[in-house]
Amino acid sequence: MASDAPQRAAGTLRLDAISCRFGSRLILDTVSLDAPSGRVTVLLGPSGCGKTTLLRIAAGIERPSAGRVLIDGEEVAGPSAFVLPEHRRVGLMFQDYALFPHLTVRENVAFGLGALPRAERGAVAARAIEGVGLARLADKRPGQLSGGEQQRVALARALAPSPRILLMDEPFSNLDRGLREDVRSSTLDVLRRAAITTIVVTHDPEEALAIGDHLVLLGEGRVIQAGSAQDLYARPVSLAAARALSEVNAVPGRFSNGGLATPLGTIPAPSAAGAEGADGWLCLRPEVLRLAPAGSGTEGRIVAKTFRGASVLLSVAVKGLPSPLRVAVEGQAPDEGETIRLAVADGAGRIFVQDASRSPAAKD
Ligand SMILES: Nc1ncnc2c1ncn2[C@@H]1O[C@H](COP(=O)(O)OP(=O)(O)OP(=O)(O)O)[C@@H](O)[C@H]1O
Repeated sequence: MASDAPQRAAGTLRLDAISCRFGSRLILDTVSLDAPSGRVTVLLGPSGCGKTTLLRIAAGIERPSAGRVLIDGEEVAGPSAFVLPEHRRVGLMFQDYALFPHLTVRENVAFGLGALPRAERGAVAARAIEGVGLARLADKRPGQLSGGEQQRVALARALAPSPRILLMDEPFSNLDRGLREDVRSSTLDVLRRAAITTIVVTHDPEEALAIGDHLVLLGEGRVIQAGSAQDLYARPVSLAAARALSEVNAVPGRFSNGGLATPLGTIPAPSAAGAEGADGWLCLRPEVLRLAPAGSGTEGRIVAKTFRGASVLLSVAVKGLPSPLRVAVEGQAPDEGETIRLAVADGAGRIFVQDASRSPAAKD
């Protein structure tokens, strides 16, 4: 399995202005992305936004209506070429693993090695199986393995032919919550060792942040934002982008005199955050809202209280805000119906975005 990968450069994948129509529906609208070589790129977006379709286009299972796919600089789909999936040197791993139940682990992994001389297949499959730590289970059938082990067989099978690019569609979604994190981190170990250019599709923001070197946020068939996980978390381009990565409280306001004037007071904002007089949002991740001592902060009333184990989640109604703020409190928390005071702490969880649709120029 990809044992020779560290010696040669990892593959490159470029999607250039890909559009895809099914009948009259535009599913993908001029989507472009460059997957960094040897790294993990995550396609994140809600169900139905076109992630799987994009992956299928990269693999060659689906043809784009417009745009080009380039692997190692060669056009494999586009106006001048269409290379069949089996000739793209792309590995695919499906959500349900698609293992053959009647074949052993060894036979499943060797299945995709038809291009190799028969004598080599066994050794290459054995290396791939060893690479995912399953050597002792090589003669078992999928039905005799746990979900996590089956996932590793699928990974070994996808990597065995030493593809240039690995495409994974929701590779962890079939696993129990408890198992998912372990399998995720062992998968990442294998991918890093193989140094293979990988694209992973997920709808789970926590997973995207945990595994992605590069994140591409998709919404309704378009790229909303692309960058590192840290970038997207700290500097979302819109309220939708902020919400795609984690829960946020969205507080409306207007940029004025170096700050955003909101019902929680005027919060100092960097000058690039929004033009003077423009409408915007203060996006607050729950960790930056705190209970404040009497005489400081903004008054609010607790309208709901949910126990979450290590913390308590309070829903706090604040005058001037259309919906309650959600505030995570550790330790002793006040009760429903009580009046409290809230403060906005400094920190990365405090984000400003200008909102063109709410700015005065965009109104009637
Ligand atoms: N072959 C097809 N013919 C017609 N419509 C299709 C076809 N394949 C996908 N679609 C539609 O395209 C849209 C995007 O589907 P896609 O599977 O790419 O989304 P997704 O983001 O991967 O969603 P999920 O996370 O639910 O898998 C959906 O509305 C889907 O019904």
